[in-house]
Amino acid sequence: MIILCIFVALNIVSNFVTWANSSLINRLTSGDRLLILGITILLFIYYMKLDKNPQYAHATINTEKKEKDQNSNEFFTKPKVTFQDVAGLEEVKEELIEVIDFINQSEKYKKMGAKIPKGILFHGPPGTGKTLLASAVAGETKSAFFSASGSEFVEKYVGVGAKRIRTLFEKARKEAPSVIFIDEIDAIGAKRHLDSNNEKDQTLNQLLVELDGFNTDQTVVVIAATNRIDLLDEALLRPGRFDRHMYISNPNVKAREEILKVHTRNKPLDPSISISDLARKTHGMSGAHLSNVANEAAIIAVRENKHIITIAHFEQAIERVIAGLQVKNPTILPKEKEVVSYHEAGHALVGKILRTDMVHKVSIIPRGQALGYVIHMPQEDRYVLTKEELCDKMMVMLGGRAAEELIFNHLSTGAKDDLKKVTEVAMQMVCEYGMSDLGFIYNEPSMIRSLSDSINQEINKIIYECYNTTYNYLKKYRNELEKISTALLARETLNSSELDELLGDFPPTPKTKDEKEKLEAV
Ligand SMILES: Nc1ncnc2c1ncn2[C@@H]1O[C@H](COP(=O)(O)OP(=O)(O)OP(=O)(O)O)[C@@H](O)[C@H]1O
Ligand SMILES: [Zn+2]
Repeated sequence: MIILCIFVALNIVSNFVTWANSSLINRLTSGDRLLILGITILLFIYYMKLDKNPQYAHATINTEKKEKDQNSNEFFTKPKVTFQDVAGLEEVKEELIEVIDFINQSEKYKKMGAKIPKGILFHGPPGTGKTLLASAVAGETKSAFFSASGSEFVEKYVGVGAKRIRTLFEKARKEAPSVIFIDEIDAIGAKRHLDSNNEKDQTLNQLLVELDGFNTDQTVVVIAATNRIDLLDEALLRPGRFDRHMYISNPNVKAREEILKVHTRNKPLDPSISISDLARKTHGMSGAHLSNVANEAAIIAVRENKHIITIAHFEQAIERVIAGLQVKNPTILPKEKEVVSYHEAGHALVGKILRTDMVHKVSIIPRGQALGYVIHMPQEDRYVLTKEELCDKMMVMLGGRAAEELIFNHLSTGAKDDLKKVTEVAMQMVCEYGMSDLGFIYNEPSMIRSLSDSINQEINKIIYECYNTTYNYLKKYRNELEKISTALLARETLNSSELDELLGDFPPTPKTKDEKEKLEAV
């Protein structure tokens, strides 16, 4: 290696000298030439030293060691997080207190012949604190925390998934009390008939064997997490295995307030900031989003050289988390910008007409992959929606495409995301909520592999009906649509009060039943 380097370096130096001789020689004095040669030699020596530097060599050994350790599962942590760091989720924490007590005072339970609750399954949407809760269980009991992800057994360790499960449990028993956390359990625990894969089946079988083989003397608790409980194999959910299911939901307004408090407790906030106001403005966000918002707000404040975080920083952070990063110097043709302005105006106007969630902001500044966006701000958490409310939501989503068709009489690619969401809602209405002419049948979503013709027809029918009504609304209120689009082209962004100012008393509040019918007629 060294000989090769010397050879290459000498070659470079000699080439350089030849080149310098031929082109620059007339301009360089002999002193300059000596200097260049000296620098080249110094650089060469520096490079050779780096190659032999013990720190560099050490770094290579270290990475290898880490890989080895991971293969034999020697990694576990002793988390410092406790239930105080997990905001909201009171019912779940209450249930887990029993498990914690079992780990902390296992003797008491063993004397009574009580068996340790072996498997706990957290299920619910992403970013709601499942991993955080699992590590808090370990933190509260000072247990060793082994964390693995279902996908890594089948992706990273092909051929060794089953072996890895075995060693993971062995090590956890040795370090007991311990908590094993398996995230994305669906990657190994999906229903076996859904996608048959030998590697995955072997891993799952080994997991079942380990769960069954637990001995009550061992204080090892296994917690698994998934966003898709419906996909899991029944065998995993049977009593004695993952038999305690806990739903970890997206936070409601009260929980959002608690989570924001946790994530702002070490941050210098402007005293005028109301956390409960912020909680209302972050409807639909998960715990992970909220921690992101708090962090982004702090970063924005630092960027502006401020010593405290103000509400304006939070507003920017919320927008960034909802809509993605603002694209600097976008290259959009003026014609495209006009199309986007009508598209976004369509969403905003239909939202106003139907009095759905308040339009907080409408903008044609590109963010993330979107060329424009509308931020709606629901006033309250809703858990049950009627068929009419679902249709209203779909109409707001279809407002963009309908506006484009009305004004330009063409279809563009800009409505892809809207159509995806609309189709999802319509599909749920047909297959899950019994809101179509197909009747009250419930179709398991994972079982609908290819949609049957009748389901497809129903979905299409619902979307078309909504679309036609939306189109007619925009036709009726075309003046307002043009007003918003023109203002957007001039100002790029309109907030809710600017929108109100622009539209005046719109839509007028009907005073009589007749007036209401006239307003709603399309
Ligand atoms: N209830 C909560 N209280 C405080 N912080 C939370 C809460 N929920 C989520 N967070 C924050 O969000 C981050 C991500 O949450 P976590 O990884 O636990 O979610 P998850 O449900 O495991 O997500 P996924 O399903 O994507 O794996 C946490 O590290 C924490 O900062
Ligand atoms: Zn859209």
